[in-house]
Amino acid sequence: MAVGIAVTGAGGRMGREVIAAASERDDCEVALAVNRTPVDPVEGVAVADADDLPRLLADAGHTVDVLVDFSGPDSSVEYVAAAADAGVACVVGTTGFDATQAAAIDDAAGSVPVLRASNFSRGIAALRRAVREAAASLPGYDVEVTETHHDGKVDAPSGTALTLVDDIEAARPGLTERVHGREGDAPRDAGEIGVHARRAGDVAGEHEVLFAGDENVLELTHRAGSRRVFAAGALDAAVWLAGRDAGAYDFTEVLE
Ligand SMILES: NC(=O)C1=CN([C@@H]2O[C@H](COP(=O)(O)OP(=O)(O)OC[C@H]3O[C@@H](n4cnc5c(N)ncnc54)[C@H](OP(=O)(O)O)[C@@H]3O)[C@@H](O)[C@H]2O)C=CC1
Ligand SMILES: O=C(O)C1=N[C@H](C(=O)O)C[C@H](O)C1
Repeated sequence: MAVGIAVTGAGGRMGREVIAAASERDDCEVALAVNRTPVDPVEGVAVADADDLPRLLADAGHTVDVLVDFSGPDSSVEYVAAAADAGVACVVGTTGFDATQAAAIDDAAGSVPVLRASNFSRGIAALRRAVREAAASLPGYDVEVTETHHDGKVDAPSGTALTLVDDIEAARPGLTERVHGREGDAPRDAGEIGVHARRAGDVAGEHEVLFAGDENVLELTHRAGSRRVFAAGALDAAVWLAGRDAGAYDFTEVLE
C-alpha cells in the first residue's frame, strides 16, 4: 500500500517539488499538504492552513504515515511536535536550526521515527564519504569549503556545508576554527577551516571541498542539477521510514 505523506511548506520551492515527485510514484501519495500563507492547489493537491496541522493530522487517522518537512527552522520544530503528538513519522529536510531547535527535533525521536538530513542527494552521501577519507589521508593540508545556492536561500552557510565541516573536524581533530569568509589582513592559521557561501541566480546547490598541500591540490565537488534529486531522496526516506520504531535515523541507512 502507498505510504501516506503530509507535506509541510507545500507552497515553497521544495514543498512543490516533493508534491510533484510524489505524483509520479506508486509507493507514496500526498494525503495532506499545508502552508503558512494561502496558496493555490499544487499539482491538483489542495493546500490547507498550516495552523490547522495538529487537527488535520488527528483527523487524518491512518492516512498519514510520514510528515515531510522542508520549511523553516521555527515551523519545522512546530510541525514535528504536532506529528509526534499524532504518532506520525518525520522526514526533515529543513536546515538552519540552532542547537535548541535541533534538540527539539531530536527529542521527537523519543516517540516517533525521525530522519533529519541536510541533503537528500545520493551524490552528497558519496561526497561525505570521500571528504572523510581525504581529510584523514591528507594531514596538514589546508581545507576550505565553498557552497553556492540560488538567491532565495535563507540560511548561510548551507546545512550541507556545515555537515561537511562537521565531517572534516571529526576526521581532523586539529581543525576546529571555522572562518566564514576573509577580509583585510587575514593570514591563515593552521587550525582553520574556511567556509564560504555564495548566492546567485537559480543554482540548485553546489558544494566544493578544497584540500591544499605543498604543490598539490584536491578538489571534491558536487552539483545538484535541480531540486528533483532532493525531493526523490526525501520520498525514498519517507517510504523507508514508514512503520519503523521510534528513534533517530540517518539518510545513509536509506541508501544501504
Ligand atoms: N535537505 C535537503 O536536501 C534540502 C533542504 N532544503 C531546505 O529546505 C528548506 C526550504 O527550502 P525552500 O523550499 O527552497 O524554501 P522556500 O522559501 O521556497 O519555502 C519555504 C517554505 O517554508 C515555509 N516557511 C518558512 N518559514 C516559515 C515559518 N516561520 N512558519 C511557517 N512556514 C514557514 C514557507 O511558507 P510561506 O509560503 O508561507 O512563506 C514556504 O512554504 C530550507 O531550510 C532549505 O535549506 C532545501 C533543499 C534540499
Ligand atoms: O536551500 C536549498 O536550496 C538547499 N539547502 C540544503 C542545504 O542548506 O544544504 C541542501 C541543498 O544544497 C539545497
